Amino acid sequence: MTRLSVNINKIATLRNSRGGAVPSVKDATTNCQKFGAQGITIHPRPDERHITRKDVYEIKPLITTEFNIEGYPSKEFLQMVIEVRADQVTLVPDTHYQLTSDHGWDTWKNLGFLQDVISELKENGIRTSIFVDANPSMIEGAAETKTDRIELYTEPYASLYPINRSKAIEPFVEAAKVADSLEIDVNAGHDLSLENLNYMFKHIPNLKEVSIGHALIADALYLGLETTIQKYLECLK
Ligand SMILES: CC(=O)[C@@H](O)[C@H](O)COP(=O)(O)O
Ligand SMILES: NCC(=O)COP(=O)(O)O
Repeated sequence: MTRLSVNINKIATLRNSRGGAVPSVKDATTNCQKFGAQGITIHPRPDERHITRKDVYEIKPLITTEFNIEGYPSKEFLQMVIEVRADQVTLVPDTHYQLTSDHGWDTWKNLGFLQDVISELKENGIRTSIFVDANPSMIEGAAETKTDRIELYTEPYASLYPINRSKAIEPFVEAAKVADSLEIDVNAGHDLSLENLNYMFKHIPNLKEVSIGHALIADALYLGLETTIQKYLECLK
């Protein structure tokens, strides 16, 4: 079974654009789960461009599925995710100023750092995931960190999919096989959509979870959140 974790960053983007509390991130958390989401993902960035630290603490009590928090493992980030007892933490190598996440970790260059972070998170009962490109060597490096999972960065798949879907999926099928051989579970995310999700699901049998935000929230502007979540769940059957 592949779980759908809805990333609600963009609900917070819209809310912050007017400086008030509408749309409510708390209501979105409750309703996404009511409509069938099997997890909630957030990425509290240091500049709080969307999800704020306050959101993180307010969302936690509303989680009835799984809480996946993504971010760069700074001391403040680690303290926060341990305090709120996230179910899963996805480590992302983003700098403060990136428009969005656009690459995975160099797991070999950052091996010692990642090993320490993974060990601290696991000591606190948190499942770990490392954001990586679909590169077998980086997955082998991830295995050395003893992480529970990797998250495959899927923008390269999404951008090539409309041009050549079989070429687009190839590196991800190979990456998932390498992860499986190393007994690491596989998540995926970034730019997944109603257009490309089912093809990925059908070609990666060991795909544990997809986290989807930008396209899903954009779809919901036209279809509504409940219908949209149902449509994404249909792509995972
Ligand atoms: C890690 C990843 O690929 C996305 O979840 C990323 O967190 C999206 O961040 P923005 O919503 O800030 O673009
Ligand atoms: N980890 C990917 C995620 O949470 C959402 O990415 P996107 O769907 O907003 O591109």
